Formats: sequence, structure tokens, C-alpha cells
Amino acid sequence: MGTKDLLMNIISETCDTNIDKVTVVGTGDVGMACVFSILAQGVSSDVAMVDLNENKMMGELMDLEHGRLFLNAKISAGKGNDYSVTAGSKVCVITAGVRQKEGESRLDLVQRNTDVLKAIVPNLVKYSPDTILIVVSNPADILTYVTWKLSGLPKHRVLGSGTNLDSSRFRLFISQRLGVAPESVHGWILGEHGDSSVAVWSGVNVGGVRLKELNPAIGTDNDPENWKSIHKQVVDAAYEVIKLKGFTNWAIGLSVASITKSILRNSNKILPVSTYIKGMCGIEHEVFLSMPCTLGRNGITSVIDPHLAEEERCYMKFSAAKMVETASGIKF
Ligand SMILES: NC(=O)C1=CN([C@@H]2O[C@H](COP(=O)(O)OP(=O)(O)OC[C@H]3O[C@@H](n4cnc5c(N)ncnc54)[C@H](O)[C@@H]3O)[C@@H](O)[C@H]2O)C=CC1
Ligand SMILES: CC(=O)C(=O)O
Repeated sequence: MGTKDLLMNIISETCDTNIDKVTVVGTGDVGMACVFSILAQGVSSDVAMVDLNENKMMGELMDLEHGRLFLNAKISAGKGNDYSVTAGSKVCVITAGVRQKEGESRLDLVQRNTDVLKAIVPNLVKYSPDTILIVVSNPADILTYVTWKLSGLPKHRVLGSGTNLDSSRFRLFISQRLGVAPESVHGWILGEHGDSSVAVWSGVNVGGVRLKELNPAIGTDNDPENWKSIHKQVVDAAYEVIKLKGFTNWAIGLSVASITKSILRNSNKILPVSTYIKGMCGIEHEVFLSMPCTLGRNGITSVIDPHLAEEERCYMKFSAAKMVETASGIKF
């Protein structure tokens, strides 16, 4: 008898299945920020990772495992392109692909990252047919559409991380002007995760008071206080961070953890994520853009009609037209 047998009497098999399993594809800067936020916040206790760059991924796995004493979670990694490790995932987060270099827009990445998705999405669905897919790779809205097409999954189980991040930036910048906490500012950025995003100034409220009632010109060019510049700050935010450190990762990691948590906890929380919006806001094309969506273990269970002001509706249509134009050139 060995030490283990002398120490313990085995009375049943350990349970190897976890209803909250999450896979993250891509263990670059964004993927690892997602993994770390999900683990550190206890969103899931079973995280699998896949990346073509095997050395980087195994290095990340070992580094995290050395901290398992503090995480109490199972962490696994599929060697090379082995997706069997992802089997049974309730949520799969796709962060693989190229990122913007200084001067590039998100839309510039569309064909390169579409090609990357072709190698990933069928494998995820093969091993986790009941999964919910969250697309983070850029351009996130178009790639969510591509993922939906490649996966064959119903619309409510394919979503993009969308403007959950942009809305976080929006609420932060408003909160900084007002000297309150970001969570006490209620405001939404909808539409594209990117340059044509739509700031819903008509709905921004703090302490139950709509700022538009106090300052009817808010968000317009006629506002002497120029609150509109905050939206420009949101649009410029990623470019500014990329200029300074080469990429963005921490905020998107936290944003993805919050979306994942809302799904796994069956929370019915409403978050701005990228979803199929044909038929909404006068949009007639098959596009994915961010709208306030209710999230739970079935994925997206409802989409809120944001009752946009006329000008905001025009911006939303412009955002949709931009997506259609960019998507029309891609081959997949
Ligand atoms: N939606 C959002 O809010 C945000 C999206 N992003 C996007 O996330 C993506 C990833 O960015 P980073 O992590 O900074 O890039 P990175 O270069 O650090 O990591 C990308 C990883 O993808 C892996 N990869 C490439 N092809 C693969 C494949 N076929 N299968 C598996 N793994 C593959 C690479 O080996 C690499 O490790 C970019 O497209 C970036 O623009 C970045 C920040 C925010
Ligand atoms: C890079 C990017 O999409 C972001 O940080 O918003």
C-alpha cells in the first residue's frame, strides 16, 4: 500500500463535470485578462484555454497553476490545436486573432480574423454543442455575425462583448466630471464597438435624474459645457491606450467576466452586448450591434428597445450601414 492508500479510503469517484465550465480561445493579452478576471472573481471554477502558440499557453497555464492555492479552480489547456479540453463548456470566449497596430482601426482586421475564426468556431461547437459563444476578437460586431454563421447556433447563443466596455468607459468619464462612482452613472453606448458607436445621451441619468432635463443641449454641438466630447473620449480610448502600451486588456477582461457571470448565474441582468438586430431601430439588414440585452443561462433572452431620440436612431442606422459595407467584402 502506498502513502495515498494509507492516508485515505476512496468511497466514490470524483466528479469531473462542471456546469460552469468556461473556455477561452486565445491566450494573448486579452485572453489572459479574461481568464484571470473569471478566475479571480470566482465566476467559474473550471477554465479551459486553447491557443496555437503552445509554449505561451503552457507558460500561462503553469503560472496560473502555481497560484491555484489562492484560486481553488481547475485550469486546463489543450496542447496545440486540441479542442477536446474544451468539451462541455457552458460559455466559450473567443479572443484569438490579430490586434490593431497603432494607426489601424478595428475594421482593418476583418478578413484576417475571419480566417482565424474558421479554424476555431466549428471545433468549439463540436465539443460543446450547447455552449454560448462570446466574441471578443475585433472587429467584434462583424466577427459575431461571422461566428453566428459558422457555428450554426441559434442567435440567442452567439453574442459579442460589444459596447459593454465602451459603456464602462462612458460611465467612468461622466462620473469623473461629476465626482461620483461610475456605477452611480447610468448611461449606454450602443451600436458598434468602435468608431461609429452611439452615445445615448437621451437616457443618461444620475440619482434618478435625466441629465437631458437639466441640460437639453447635452450631447449636441450646441452644448456650452461640451459633454459630447466625452463620447469622443470613449471612441479614442482604445487608440490612446494602444499608443501607450501597445494593446488594451484589463478593462475588456473585466467586461467579459461580468458578461460571463451574468450568463452563468442566470442573472437576467441587462447589459449592452452585440446581438442580431435586424428589424430594430429601422435596420433592415442582418447585422449584429450592441443593444441592451437580458442575459441568462439560455444566452440572450430579450433585447430592450432603447427608445432612441431621432438623432440617435440615425447614428444607429449609420453604424449598421458601416457594418454591412465592411461585412460585404469578407470571404468566409
Ligand atoms: N472587443 C473588445 O473590446 C476588444 C477586443 N480586442 C481584440 O482581441 C483580439 C486579441 O487581442 P490580444 O490578446 O491583445 O492579441 P495577442 O496577439 O496578444 O493574442 C492573440 C492570440 O491569438 C492566438 N491565435 C491566433 N490564431 C489562433 C487560432 N487559429 N487558434 C487559437 N489561437 C490563435 C495567438 O497565438 C495569440 O496568442 C484582437 O483582435 C483585439 O483587437 C482587444 C481589446 C478589446
Ligand atoms: C481594442 C479595443 O477594441 C478596445 O479596447 O476597445
